[in-house]
Amino acid sequence: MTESISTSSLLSESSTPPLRRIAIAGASGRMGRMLVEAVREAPDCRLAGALDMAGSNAIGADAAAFLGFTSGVSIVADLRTGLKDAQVLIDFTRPEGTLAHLAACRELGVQAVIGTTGFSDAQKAEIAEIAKDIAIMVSPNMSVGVNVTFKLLEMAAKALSTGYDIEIIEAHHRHKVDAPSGTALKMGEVIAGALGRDLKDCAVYAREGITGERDPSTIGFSAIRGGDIVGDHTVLFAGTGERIEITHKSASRVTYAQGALRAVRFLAGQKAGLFDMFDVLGLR
Ligand SMILES: NC(=O)C1=CN([C@@H]2O[C@H](COP(=O)(O)OP(=O)(O)OC[C@H]3O[C@@H](n4cnc5c(N)ncnc54)[C@H](OP(=O)(O)O)[C@@H]3O)[C@@H](O)[C@H]2O)C=CC1
Ligand SMILES: O=C(O)C1=N[C@H](C(=O)O)C[C@H](O)C1
Repeated sequence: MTESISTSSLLSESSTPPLRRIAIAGASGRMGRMLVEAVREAPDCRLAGALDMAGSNAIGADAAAFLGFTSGVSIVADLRTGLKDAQVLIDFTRPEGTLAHLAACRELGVQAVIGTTGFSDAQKAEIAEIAKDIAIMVSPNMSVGVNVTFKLLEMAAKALSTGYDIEIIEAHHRHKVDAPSGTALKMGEVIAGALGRDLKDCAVYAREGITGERDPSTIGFSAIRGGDIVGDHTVLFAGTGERIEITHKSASRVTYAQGALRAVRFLAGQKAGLFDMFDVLGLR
């Protein structure tokens, strides 16, 4: 009898995923709000903190007020207050904000899932340094579809390595502040890597005036900004007599938020280190 009770209690404990206490930076932003909603709906996650910039109208408001709910978590500007109850921070803000948040995460032993784009090389090196002390997952795009697209591009670039001009075209909403998108740059890195090139040496980010003929070794980028486009990316392999286009289109930010929660669950087993969505999705 005793044995059977303890067995069933062990079973129910092991089948319940551990609760993850999550803080969200940029809580009133487009992704921040999407994440507040996703955390609210995930049975294994709990909102444990919400951050925004000092001076933001959102400071002091309940993080879920925009949904018509009360979460009991107020949006604060003070990093220590916002992180004190959290195991992991999800950050979709701006590079300078993310770096400040990561410094606090390192101090407090809080893990981080970073979706922010637009980091400089120096800022990326800083993140790698911090990841020696805490577990960090950083990815310019957390949708499963985009990460599978990276893999397709690797294969396509290898198979189309000569005779095809490569152009990356992305389109985003009018509020986006960085260009090309982090995803487009990552696509360029994946393709350049597959071709044995360094993107720094072969990227062409703008064309105007008398540009001369296209250099076949280059990878061109074009960025469109307008309206409420969530995020479209096309890689064009233009040959003679044919062209191949690999396109991903996001119709909702939900996929990014769900990807971020997958990353949160993945990090639960990690002590320190720098990871990306290939690690989270088992695509490496
Ligand atoms: N990896 C991925 O899958 C995705 C990445 N992104 C990236 O996420 C980032 C945010 O995108 P989005 O939500 O659309 O942007 P928003 O502008 O809607 O939200 C950004 C949030 O961060 C806050 N913020 C701005 N600057 C700072 C700072 N220096 N320190 C702290 N907080 C700051 C803003 O506050 P305030 O409003 O007061 O300025 C706002 O709450 C971008 O870099 C974007 O490219 C977006 C979607 C998917
Ligand atoms: O700013 C956005 O919106 C997006 N940013 C990311 C990027 O820069 O690649 C991801 C997605 O495209 C949406």
